[in-house]
Amino acid sequence: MADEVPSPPAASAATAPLGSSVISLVNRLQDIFARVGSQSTIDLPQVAVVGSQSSGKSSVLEALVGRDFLPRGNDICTRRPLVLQLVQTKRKPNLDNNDEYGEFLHLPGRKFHDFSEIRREIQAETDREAGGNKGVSDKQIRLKIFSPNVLDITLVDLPGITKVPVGDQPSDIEARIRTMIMSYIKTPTCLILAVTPANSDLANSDALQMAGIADPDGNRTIGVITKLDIMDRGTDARNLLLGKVIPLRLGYVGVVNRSQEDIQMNRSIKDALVAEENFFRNRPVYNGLADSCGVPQLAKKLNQILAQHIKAVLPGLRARISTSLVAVAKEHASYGEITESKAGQGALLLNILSKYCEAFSSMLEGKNEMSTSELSGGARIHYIFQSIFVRSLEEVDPCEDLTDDDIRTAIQNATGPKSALFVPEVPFEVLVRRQISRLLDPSLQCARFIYDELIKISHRCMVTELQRFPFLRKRMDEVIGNFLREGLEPSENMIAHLIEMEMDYINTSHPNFIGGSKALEIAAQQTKSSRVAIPVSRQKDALESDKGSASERSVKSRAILARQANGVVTDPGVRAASDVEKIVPSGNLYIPLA
Ligand SMILES: Nc1nc2c(ncn2[C@@H]2O[C@H](COP(=O)(O)OP(=O)(O)OP(=O)(O)O)[C@@H](O)[C@H]2O)c(=O)[nH]1
Repeated sequence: MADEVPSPPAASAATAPLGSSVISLVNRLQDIFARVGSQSTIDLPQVAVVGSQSSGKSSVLEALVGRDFLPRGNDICTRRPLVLQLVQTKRKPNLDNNDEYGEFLHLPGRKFHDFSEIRREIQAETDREAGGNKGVSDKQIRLKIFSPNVLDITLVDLPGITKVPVGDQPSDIEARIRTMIMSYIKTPTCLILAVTPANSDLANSDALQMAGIADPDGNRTIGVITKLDIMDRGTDARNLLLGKVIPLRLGYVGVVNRSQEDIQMNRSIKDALVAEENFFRNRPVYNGLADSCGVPQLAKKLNQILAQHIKAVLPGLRARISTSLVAVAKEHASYGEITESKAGQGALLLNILSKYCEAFSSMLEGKNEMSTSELSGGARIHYIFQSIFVRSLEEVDPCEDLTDDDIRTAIQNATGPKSALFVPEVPFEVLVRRQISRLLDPSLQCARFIYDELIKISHRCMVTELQRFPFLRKRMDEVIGNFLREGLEPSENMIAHLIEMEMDYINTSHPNFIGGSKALEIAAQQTKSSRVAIPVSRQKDALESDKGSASERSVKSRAILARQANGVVTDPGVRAASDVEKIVPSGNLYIPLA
């Protein structure tokens, strides 16, 4: 190796022009997919750095970039995946710090020239998502580093595999981190940088174990051995680097990063690279392993393998992008014309709104209903009125909580010290009013069912153009929801008023009041034929078995009242029908039995 101070890795690595062009092509694709959010549909080539906690992953990444910018330490540091895109810029004659800067996807347009500020932003953004107490999240942070000293590579720094939960970490932290790592390295387009510290047993390496599962053929796994400088005295990593312990098709690279003490003493990466070079030069055991030693070699190897890898996956990638392009173009065409002018946009909006109104009315009127498996739209509203509402009214028992004793007591209270000869109106109205008020709840419930159904119709109301404008769709849902909600309140008031009106004036002159009760006819017939009145309880039973409309039931209630009242003023057991006819006033309170 040369004696002079080594440049940061990229500068010393010879990049093949073709390799560089395919990598920058993929970088451009990464940018586009990150912006349109379709990363999940097409997997682009990238390098994921995996390993157990504190194995030195972030240190390797920093050394590759040649700058201090990642949170590092003996504790858990990487708590969210960091997608790091290195972009090689043209070297200017008078190089100054302005040539190197970072940009976060979540802070577009803001250039970070101070790399310690980048570290602070990574920490802050990690805390924002994963909390400040060692929590871990799988939401990515995307960072681009522009520098003339880097190679075009996309690297993903992943949280280290940890066994024992600390801080806010859940009890299954190991399984979660493994799943997160696996989601990156399982894709065939991902190169795996499996980082293992030299001071631990390679056979126990979490990184190699996971890489073995994701890439059993070893076609895309590069082994990285860190911490060569702190191996046990008398041991070395020669056999590890030669692949004699665990063979790897793409081989191993050994590196010496800065120790925690170096970091605390602000030792620069440049100095660390010099120290690394000296380390390998001064240890004869690593002679002849120039290709497998040092960060610059790792950068070169990575770049070459990535370029080859991209060339291998490019044809398949091209086919996938073409297929997606056709599908997207088709979807785009289905949205109709793109209008730039304000007037054109207004017309388009009006068109969408009127189509929406038409679709809503069609659903209500049943023109759109194609489903044969379930009722929907207007048919469902009809069903709510005709079946659900009517049934709930029928379930209202007119005689519920109305015992013979209640009736007698009400009549006696109304007549005071006198015996009641005729059925007084006041207790009748009090009792009937109470029963009528029972109709309020099912009626209000019906209104709410109809409201829910209208909301459902508004959600199902599909206008193709609306798919293109998700914000408009959301806003329309809000406006329609508010509109329907505003309509529900007066409807409920109106229902309450109608019930109150029914309670306020008991219309005994209504034709339904005197007709329609089968039970009354039965009662009349029985009393006539036997000349013997029916005991109160039997009359009530007959009425209860006679299911009819609400008004019929109201008639029944009044009939029961009248007859029970009769039971009070005469002999409670049996009574002649002629007596009944005599005491019942016609046309006002009770039924002419004849
Ligand atoms: N002596 C020495 N120390 C190293 C080496 N590589 C890393 N370290 C130290 O090991 C500690 C952990 O390094 P990191 O780079 O933060 O490890 P990591 O794998 O990214 O850690 P997490 O992201 O928390 O999983 C730091 O204190 C580094 O200074 C090395 O080659 N030699």
